Amino acid sequence: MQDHPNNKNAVARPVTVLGAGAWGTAVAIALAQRHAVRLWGRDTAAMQAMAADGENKHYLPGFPFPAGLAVEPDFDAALAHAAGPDGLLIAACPVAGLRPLLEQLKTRAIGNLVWLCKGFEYGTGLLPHQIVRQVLGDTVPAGALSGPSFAQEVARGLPCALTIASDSAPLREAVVSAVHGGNIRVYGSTDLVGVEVGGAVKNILAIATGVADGLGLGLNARAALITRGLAEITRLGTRLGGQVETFMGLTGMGDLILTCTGDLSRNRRVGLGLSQDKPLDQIVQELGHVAEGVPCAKAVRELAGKLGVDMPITNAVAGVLFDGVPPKAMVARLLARDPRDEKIAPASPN
Ligand SMILES: NC(=O)C1=CN([C@@H]2O[C@H](COP(=O)(O)OP(=O)(O)OC[C@H]3O[C@@H](n4cnc5c(N)ncnc54)[C@H](O)[C@@H]3O)[C@@H](O)[C@H]2O)C=CC1
Ligand SMILES: O=C(CO)COP(=O)(O)O
Repeated sequence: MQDHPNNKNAVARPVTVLGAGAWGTAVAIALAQRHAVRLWGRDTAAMQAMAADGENKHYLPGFPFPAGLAVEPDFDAALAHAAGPDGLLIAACPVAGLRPLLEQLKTRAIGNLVWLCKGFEYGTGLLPHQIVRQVLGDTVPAGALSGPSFAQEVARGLPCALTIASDSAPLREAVVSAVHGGNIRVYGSTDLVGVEVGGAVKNILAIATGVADGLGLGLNARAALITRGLAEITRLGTRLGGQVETFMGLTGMGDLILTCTGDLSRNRRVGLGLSQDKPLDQIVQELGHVAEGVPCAKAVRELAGKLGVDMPITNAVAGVLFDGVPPKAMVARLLARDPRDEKIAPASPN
């Protein structure tokens, strides 16, 4: 174990990461500098290949595993590693995989549970913390770790700042003590709704910005989309009970700026592909990773429609993704909307 610079409360903990995509692997690599980490993924053959290669060649190539990181293809053994009260269990799957994963955890001992996924569940319109409560109840200390954080940069050890959102003060303290330090800063929040709405909706707005940039609409248009996108996040988020200040923070504005402007973003790359009139299936296949903004656009369009929350950019993105609206027509429709005051958060359309 190395020292824990910048974290006087650091405690070495057994950590298990469930989900071996780009983000789960990057988090496992980063935490393995200070903790004994087990990395599990649902594809046993892929996990065996990862163990042999000492690297996740499919989802995060070029980042050899450090000594503190062990691949664990066996689910029970992976859970047992972090089952004690000091243990940290990190669910690193996409939103679509969270409920099935939690179902597998229902009868198991869990010390502390953290999830990393960003989105609303399609079909139910639930946020991840609501899925966790539905499946596991309130008995497990649990929270969402979110914020502007491209996997490749975290795996390289570059600086980043994250937020742990949870109702449980001991959980927040456990995550800060485990993750804060060195080049990672971790802030605490009790606003689970605000943190999760920001992380979910920014992915849809990154698709919109990718479309605009791909069409060559310029930096003014990009800034306008990001700013009015933040208004959409805030409008939906406050309607669901989130706090305005959360949307101005790391998991709101911070992650929105990163994902809309950084070419490492998969969601932004979906938008760039759409701007070239590529079919969505082809874009997703070429990407080889999840782009949460795609299912999320459908989920948020439905949810906002039910709640009467005005989300024109989200609706425009969903129109391109699912209704065959050409990207140029999407932009024309947005520009053709009636003028209005620059309000951020009226909860209903006006
Ligand atoms: N990559 C990044 O930089 C960051 C990603 N996230 C979030 O973390 C979550 C996971 O993203 P990545 O690991 O980057 O995705 P990825 O596409 O690199 O990997 C996805 C992983 O989940 C598995 N998977 C795919 N569909 C699944 C399903 N329906 N059920 C269970 N497992 C499934 C795949 O086998 C793979 O191991 C997403 O919600 C993403 O928004 C959050 C912060 C940063
Ligand atoms: O959430 C992310 C960065 O914070 C990753 O965004 P993408 O899924 O668009 O790559």
